[in-house]
Amino acid sequence: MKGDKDEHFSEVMQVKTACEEWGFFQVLNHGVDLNVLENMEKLAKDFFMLPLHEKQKHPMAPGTVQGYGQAFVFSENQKLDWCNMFALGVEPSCIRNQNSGHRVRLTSVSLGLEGEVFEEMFGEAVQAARMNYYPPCSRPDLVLGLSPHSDGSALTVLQQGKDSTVGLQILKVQTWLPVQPIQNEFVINIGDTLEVLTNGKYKSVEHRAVTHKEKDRLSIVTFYAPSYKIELGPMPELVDEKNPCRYRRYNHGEYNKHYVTNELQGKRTLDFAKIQSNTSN
Ligand SMILES: O=C(O)CCC(=O)C(=O)O
Ligand SMILES: [Fe+2]
Repeated sequence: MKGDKDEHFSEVMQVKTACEEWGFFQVLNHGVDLNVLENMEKLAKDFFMLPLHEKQKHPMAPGTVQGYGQAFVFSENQKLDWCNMFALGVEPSCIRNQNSGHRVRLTSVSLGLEGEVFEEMFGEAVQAARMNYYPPCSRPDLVLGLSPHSDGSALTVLQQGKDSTVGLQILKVQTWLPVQPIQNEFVINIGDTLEVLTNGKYKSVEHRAVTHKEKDRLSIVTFYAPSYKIELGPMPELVDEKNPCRYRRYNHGEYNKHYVTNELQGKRTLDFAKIQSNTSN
């Protein structure tokens, strides 16, 4: 029993360090059935290999990121990313949801809060999945797979396709660092919602995807976020004289709308919530 407790404590501490210093971590031995992951990957790959007219039967609806197409494109002058996307809502009962639930509980414990605090606050949590397919690109030096951005979610779970090349990069001290894919394991990152709730103690990290000259790449991304109905802002426990309130309260549905109707531009979307007198981070 003591062993279990020690293990749990060490896991919580690792999550705390990763969240404070990186905003990203990889989860090994996550317990999700590998068949489920393989099936998802196969379904996604099969979909992207369909002829264009078949894929276009499920077009991305304007002003949303749901369906097939390229999200976050708003002008003809915009430089396009080298990426095909297909996004959809996921049933709350989905097995991966349970996994995100576990991670979000660990995250709240690592902040010294009750494990269920975020889940209770989130109401009927939104779980959305996006599949990104990056075909080989003859000029990876000129074209990005996915422009720099932070995620609007609370937590994001990323699964990378089998034999994936390095594609994901995260920004750390103004340097883009590659995230080495580990087969069958998840990459988790903090999204804007957790940055706001923790009053900036945990930060959403800017990341992007690069392309490869010869190899294609698939990523399956699950965004775990609060219900669009809830109002949120920094948790009072994490605001004090030393850490004055950095973000205003807002409705998460409005934040989501703001997020999906703007270009991906680093962490610019979070300006929506920042209290302007305090924009140092
Ligand atoms: O493909 C990747 O590795 C990154 C995907 C991503 O950041 C996203 O879909 O938000
Ligand atoms: Fe992302």
